[in-house]
Amino acid sequence: MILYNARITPIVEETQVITTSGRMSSISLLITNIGEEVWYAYNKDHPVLIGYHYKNDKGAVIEGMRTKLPYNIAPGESVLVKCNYIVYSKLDSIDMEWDLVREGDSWFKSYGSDSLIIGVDLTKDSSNAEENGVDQNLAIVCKGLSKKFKLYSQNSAKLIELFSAGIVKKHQEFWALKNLSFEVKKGETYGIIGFNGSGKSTLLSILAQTKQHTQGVFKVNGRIAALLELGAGFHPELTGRQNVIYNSYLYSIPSHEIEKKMGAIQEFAAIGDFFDKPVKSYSSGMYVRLAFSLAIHVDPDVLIIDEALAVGDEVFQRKCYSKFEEFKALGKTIILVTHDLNAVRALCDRVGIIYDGSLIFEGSSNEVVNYYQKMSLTANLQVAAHTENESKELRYGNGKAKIIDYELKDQEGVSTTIFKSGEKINIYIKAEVFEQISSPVFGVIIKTINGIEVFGTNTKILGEKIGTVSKGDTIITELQFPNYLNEGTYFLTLGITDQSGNETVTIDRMIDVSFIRVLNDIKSIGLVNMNIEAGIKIDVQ
Ligand SMILES: Nc1ncnc2c1ncn2[C@@H]1O[C@H](COP(=O)(O)OP(=O)(O)OP(=O)(O)O)[C@@H](O)[C@H]1O
Repeated sequence: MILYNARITPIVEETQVITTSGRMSSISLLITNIGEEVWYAYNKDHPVLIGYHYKNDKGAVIEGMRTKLPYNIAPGESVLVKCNYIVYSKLDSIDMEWDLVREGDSWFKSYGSDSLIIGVDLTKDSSNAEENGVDQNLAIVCKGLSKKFKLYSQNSAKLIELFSAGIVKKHQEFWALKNLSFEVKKGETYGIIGFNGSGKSTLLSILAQTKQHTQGVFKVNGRIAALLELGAGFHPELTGRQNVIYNSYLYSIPSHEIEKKMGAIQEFAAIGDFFDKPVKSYSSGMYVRLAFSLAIHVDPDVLIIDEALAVGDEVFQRKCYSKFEEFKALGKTIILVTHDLNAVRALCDRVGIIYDGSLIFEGSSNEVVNYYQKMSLTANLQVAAHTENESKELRYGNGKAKIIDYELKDQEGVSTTIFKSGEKINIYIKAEVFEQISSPVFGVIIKTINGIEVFGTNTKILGEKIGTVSKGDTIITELQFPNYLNEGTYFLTLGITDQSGNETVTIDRMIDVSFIRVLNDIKSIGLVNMNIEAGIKIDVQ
């Protein structure tokens, strides 16, 4: 028996009995390299395989399967291997042994202390949603899903923990997902949006079973194909073609079947000769082409896409989007994580926002994207205020008066920050006076995201004289103007100035206090909506 200094841990930690009915789906194993030297899970000369076999009640081996590990792992590192081979058996239960062998060594020689035995009970079907009371119309059900990561300050801390068999704790806990519950109906395209680091990819990895959740339950009805982070699932040394075969094991597709689809996979990926070159030589775009092509050709019921399309060129993106439409028409379920809110609006039936590991808002794509845009701009403002405060004030003035309230309203007087091009914008400003001012001027400035002033006006320009105000007075001003801005996002600055002398003195100025989102039915280019009726004369001679 060859010892590879590696430890196999089943992801099913509580119990080692897995129930299924004829179909053994997705047993995940965590292989940890506990050796002092780098242990090559895959190496050109000595590829190390992980495999299983199962035996009948008389102990005879009925079937075995082996596959190469896709990664090299260093001491203390772990690699998660998901095996979802289909097991057909007339037996009520089988014992499966998992072990590590080196190619060339006898399969059966490798029984020994590194093997892990998992009892598989074939009498019940844990993947049968109906028996578990899961609505068959649902593609995905998540209840109270949470994920905890262990954070180590150094690699050695991880090793110390491993060697102490859990007695010494050297990590900090970090909950990347917190009690997440949601459902996706079959045939729905469900978008997941959220700020960087909010937990989107973690959630998708759990659904695709490449990461293990810590708490809660989830169920995916049907075969999943997932395009997760770039690099996942492909071995860099293997060619595109070999990686397709390698991945077919993970999708439970016999290699002869994937061979039949090889031509179609190659054609859709359209990466030319690179299909037969190691994927380590691929550009990120080529990588995504291959990964997407593979994912759609394994006939998934649920397709999970994590931001991956952003790396493809526009022609390929278009091809993928039309594939999405085809998938939707076939009644398949798509889960899409992206920062491209236009794609979310265009493709998704429903959308959820993940914020700091929790699902905070869910609804129709328009409703959720609008909410998210407000949320992200507000968050940006808060971040800006925080960083600005450290260097310079985001608000300044001589303090003789202060703006105590403000509101943006549409032409019907409804409070909003979203305006249509051509409609009127109303800005309400309320200020309290702390010292006498002879002639205060109230003004607004609208800027683009990168700070270009697009428009500004004030009570003086508009011919309104406020007159002298005294301590304790409250001044309310409403400025109204038509909105000729083009579609986009703008920032609003409010101010009170004293322009009675030669110089303009700032009394109170609140920079980028709110955003204005402008929508425009008629598209045009640039910052301004000229509101023209185009007259076009074309004469081709
Ligand atoms: N293996 C890990 N160990 C420790 N922390 C992790 C690990 N993987 C992810 N995290 C943390 O979990 C949180 C969620 O990460 P995740 O990648 O799911 O976010 P995301 O919403 O997909 O972000 P982005 O939009 O930037 O892709 C982050 O704080 C991240 O640092």
